[in-house]
Amino acid sequence: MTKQQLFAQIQKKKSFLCVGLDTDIKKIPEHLLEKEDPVYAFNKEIIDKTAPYCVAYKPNLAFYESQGVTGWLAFEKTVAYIRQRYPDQFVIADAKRGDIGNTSEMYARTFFETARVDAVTVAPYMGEDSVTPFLNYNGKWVILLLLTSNKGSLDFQFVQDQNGERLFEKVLRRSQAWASEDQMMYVVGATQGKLFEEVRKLAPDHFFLVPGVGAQGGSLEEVCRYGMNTACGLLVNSSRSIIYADSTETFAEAAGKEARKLQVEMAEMLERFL
Ligand SMILES: O=c1ccn([C@@H]2O[C@H](COP(=O)(O)O)[C@@H](O)[C@H]2O)c(=O)[nH]1
Repeated sequence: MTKQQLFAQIQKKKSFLCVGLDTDIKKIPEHLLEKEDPVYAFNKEIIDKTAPYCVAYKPNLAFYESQGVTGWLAFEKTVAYIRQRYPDQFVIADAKRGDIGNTSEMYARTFFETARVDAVTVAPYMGEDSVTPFLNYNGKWVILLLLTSNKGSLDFQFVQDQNGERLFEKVLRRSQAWASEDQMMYVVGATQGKLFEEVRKLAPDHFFLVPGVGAQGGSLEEVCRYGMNTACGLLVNSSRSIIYADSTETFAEAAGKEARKLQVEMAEMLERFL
């Protein structure tokens, strides 16, 4: 999917919501545990009820890989289900990969050829040759971890060099030479608030994947005020607050309602800030 196609979906749906499929077998409603693949059964219902209100899905690989082969199959089936039923949705594998070149090539093959997602999250710590193998796929995206939403983001991401340049600024400046804004996005946590203004100045045209709205308490208004650009430039993720809105048989309806609430807020933000 191109940047223009993604923006077209955002305009059509008046939404830049990404639903996070962080499906924990221990948290899914009991009645689904009788199914052959409970995680997949849960995801399908969540997807059917939230698809009208979002433009992207983000399965986080930790939740699938923790279940071994069964979990990986649930992940692949979930991606295939979205592809088949909702082909306009942007699918992100939140895998946070990156390694020496030949290993990154295998990661890229895993996510872009085997699982056929649109984008994969990549850690920049190992540098350019750990990222470029993911960029050899036309129409596929790298989403580089830049300013994360957690407390630990303070440990390294703000460390300054002798010229006062902070690590996240260095990552942003250097990585923009590796790919254009048609192939690279950045993770910027919603909890970073006003810093969006600075990051947006340094990357005016890139999309940001923004986790941290919902369970982590980030402000959607602040993200939009400081982070939106003329093509929206934001994919805001929420996982737990949507998929675990209710733990009974009506879980999917409740997820749909939460997604709809966020979509309504997003429509208002697009009116105000686009
Ligand atoms: O900086 C980051 C990078 C990734 N994440 C991931 O996003 C979701 C957030 O889930 P919530 O339940 O909405 O808090 C989850 O998969 C994280 O691993 C992040 O939160 N922050």
